[in-house]
Amino acid sequence: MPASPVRVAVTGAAGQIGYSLLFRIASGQLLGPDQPVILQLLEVTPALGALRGVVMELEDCAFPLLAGVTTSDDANVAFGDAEIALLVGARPRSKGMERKDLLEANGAIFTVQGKALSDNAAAGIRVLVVGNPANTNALIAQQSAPNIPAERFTAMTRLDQNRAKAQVAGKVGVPVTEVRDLAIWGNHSATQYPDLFHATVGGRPAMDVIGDRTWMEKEFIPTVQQRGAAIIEARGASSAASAASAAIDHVHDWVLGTGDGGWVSMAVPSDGSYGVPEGLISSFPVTCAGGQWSIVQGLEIDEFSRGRIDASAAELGEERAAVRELGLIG
Ligand SMILES: NC(=O)c1ccc[n+]([C@@H]2O[C@H](COP(=O)([O-])OP(=O)(O)OC[C@H]3O[C@@H](n4cnc5c(N)ncnc54)[C@H](O)[C@@H]3O)[C@@H](O)[C@H]2O)c1
Ligand SMILES: O=C(O)C[C@H](O)C(=O)O
Repeated sequence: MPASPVRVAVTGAAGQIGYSLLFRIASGQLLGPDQPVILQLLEVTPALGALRGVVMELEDCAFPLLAGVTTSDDANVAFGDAEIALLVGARPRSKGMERKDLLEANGAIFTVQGKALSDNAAAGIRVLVVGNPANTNALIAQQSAPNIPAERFTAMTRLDQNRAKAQVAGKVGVPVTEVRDLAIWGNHSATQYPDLFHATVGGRPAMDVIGDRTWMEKEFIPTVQQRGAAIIEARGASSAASAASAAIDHVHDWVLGTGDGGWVSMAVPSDGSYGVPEGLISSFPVTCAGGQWSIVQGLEIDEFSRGRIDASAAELGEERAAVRELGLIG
């Protein structure tokens, strides 16, 4: 018997990321080739016309797994019985803006959507926040959703992980599949720390294979930290297809498990692991099984890594204080 469809809510569905994401969800890349889905799309009222066009295109793909599509400008409707919510809708930063500038502009969206999820989503709801500043927006939504377990709110750093893997694979000339256990720590921002000390390339310690600490410090880390800005500079718009691809990876692995694929990076509520203050939604290396994530424990953190993890956690603490000041969380 075919599985019953899973309701997947997507906000900002008529935006750039939405335009890549929806087609990949509907084709089975999010939840696997045997799982039908119903897309529940949320947009602001003025974008509903454009969203109608996207829905027409979804219909025109005749995806066998797409069991239905709904659209709404009301979060209470769009999140009804949803089991997965991808919170993409938010204003992207433009040239010269830092993510912090978006806190006030986008934060308010996530109080409303957190409450709407809490009131309307299915009991098993899992939430990925993509809209920036993603970590702190996830915190705002979580704090506005008293009926949803805190650990169901996550933010996306998988794009950073994928970028970091590609940089390493390019540097040493191996396929990306050879690069494993590459963790992103902290905030999805310029303070994030892509950690090569625990990564492997072809089963060997990545730093031994790379053999170039200066490259790691002076090129690799800044390139990954600044990749979003570099894409905005080059494209005149923020990353979209790669962001959608990372969102697919994040939810796929969370729901279906990481198996023997090694660690992945997810921003999840800290339990105090590795000295990251409890409650901050910070990126860690995690593994997933049975629909649950767990932070990889017992890693040795040297002084270099310690300083970078602490700096990114400090930035997340400042963002939390700022949204508290704005009255967006208690
Ligand atoms: N975490 C990451 O790695 C990552 C990567 C890339 C982009 N982003 C972020 O994702 C967000 C979306 O990017 P984009 O390029 O798709 O932007 P976009 O401007 O093309 O699309 C955003 C869409 O969200 C809609 N929207 C705005 N407020 C909304 C609300 N309250 N409810 C529902 N929809 C709403 C807009 O109408 C628009 O269609 C931005 O915040 C961007 O910075 C995050
Ligand atoms: O950097 C941005 O503002 C967009 C996005 O978060 C990215 O990393 O590409």
